[in-house]
Amino acid sequence: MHPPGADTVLVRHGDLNTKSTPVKRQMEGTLVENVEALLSDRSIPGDVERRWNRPLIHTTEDAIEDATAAVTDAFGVVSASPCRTVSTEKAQIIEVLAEIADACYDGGTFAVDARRSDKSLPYSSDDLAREGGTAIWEAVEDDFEPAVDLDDPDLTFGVEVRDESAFVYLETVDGPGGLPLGSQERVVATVSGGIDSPVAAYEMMTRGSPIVPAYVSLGDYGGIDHEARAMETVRTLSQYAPNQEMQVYRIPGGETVDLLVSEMEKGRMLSLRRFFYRAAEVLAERVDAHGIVTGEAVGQKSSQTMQNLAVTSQATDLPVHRPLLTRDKQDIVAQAREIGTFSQATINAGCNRVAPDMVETNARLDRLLEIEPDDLFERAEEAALNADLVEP
Ligand SMILES: Nc1ncnc2c1ncn2[C@@H]1O[C@H](COP(=O)(O)OP(=O)(O)OP(=O)(O)O)[C@@H](O)[C@H]1O
Repeated sequence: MHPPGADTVLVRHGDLNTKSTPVKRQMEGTLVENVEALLSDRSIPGDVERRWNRPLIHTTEDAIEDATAAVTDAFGVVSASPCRTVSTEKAQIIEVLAEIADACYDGGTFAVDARRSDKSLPYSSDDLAREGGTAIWEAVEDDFEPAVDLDDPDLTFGVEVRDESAFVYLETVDGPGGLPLGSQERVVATVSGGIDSPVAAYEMMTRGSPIVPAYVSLGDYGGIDHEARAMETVRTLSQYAPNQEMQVYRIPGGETVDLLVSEMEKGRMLSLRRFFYRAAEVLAERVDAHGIVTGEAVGQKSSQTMQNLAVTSQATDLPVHRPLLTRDKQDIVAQAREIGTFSQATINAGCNRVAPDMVETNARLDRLLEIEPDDLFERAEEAALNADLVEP
């Protein structure tokens, strides 16, 4: 809920504050560009003002909720509040708090959460909270029985006094946190379109790394639905990053999958992963990326035991990043729903159909090398060089 007359979104970031001043300045610039791109992509009117510590979006009251939703999709944003802007004079702030209470308070407990960045102001945060609370109480006591609860209020009146303005708000919407997208190096994200890999790619994006999506087509074991699902999830991810290239590298893997299925039983899935990683490494060189991302989590599948992860990781010299490594499936599913990649993730195709009856859980590299095709890596390298770029 926004206060009447709200026309500004106050944006808060977090991890940027761990940076030196020049790095933080640069990252704030990247954040502002990303927010501008999100607003423009969603046709939301608004000008982004680059302010130290608290970027602002100036918009209209009609667009304020959409602007808040858009900015809380930007990586690096910890939270945002749709605000009414007031002068820093205490009397003005208190008057506006009473006015907002009159319009928005609907019974229940309330609190005032007041902060000020300028310690030279002639009043303290406590003064604002106390006097603001009294004004709110007086504004509503004829119609309600107000009560103050500082620990768990039904409604919080937020006030932040910063530079020449004060911002009054009723809601703080969480963003993904992390760092602005584009502030770190690129990584190749292997996406199957299943539940896990899009969440893993998203997690890397929260740390500022743009992703280069790579999908390995599995021939008859994948099929049109499998590929369509992968494309759909990348399309969803690209909505969080409208100013980044997000075309998918489609790596042909059908013939290799057929070969692995006909020649290998145990260990087949590990060799397939090794094919993925080696292909991803070659692609990474092509696109100047510096790591490979997968949706693997310890023990979630037989190919994801610690021993198996160690063996598959040796297919590449690049680091294999597994942001979901320690996450529970339930938690990953909940996140997939939240970011919008889940609904497209429910068809039965892909690696599940390649899996043999007898799975390997304790792989050893020397034993696997004896049974996997000698030319596995040449195949991966050739496939990566033959990858085509597909609009998701
Ligand atoms: N066809 C594919 N193309 C590209 N990457 C893939 C493909 N299949 C799997 N991967 C990558 O390998 C990882 C492990 O795949 P696997 O199917 O074993 O696990 P998963 O946990 O079910 O992952 P997902 O839910 O993403 O399919 C995936 O998370 C993804 O990063």
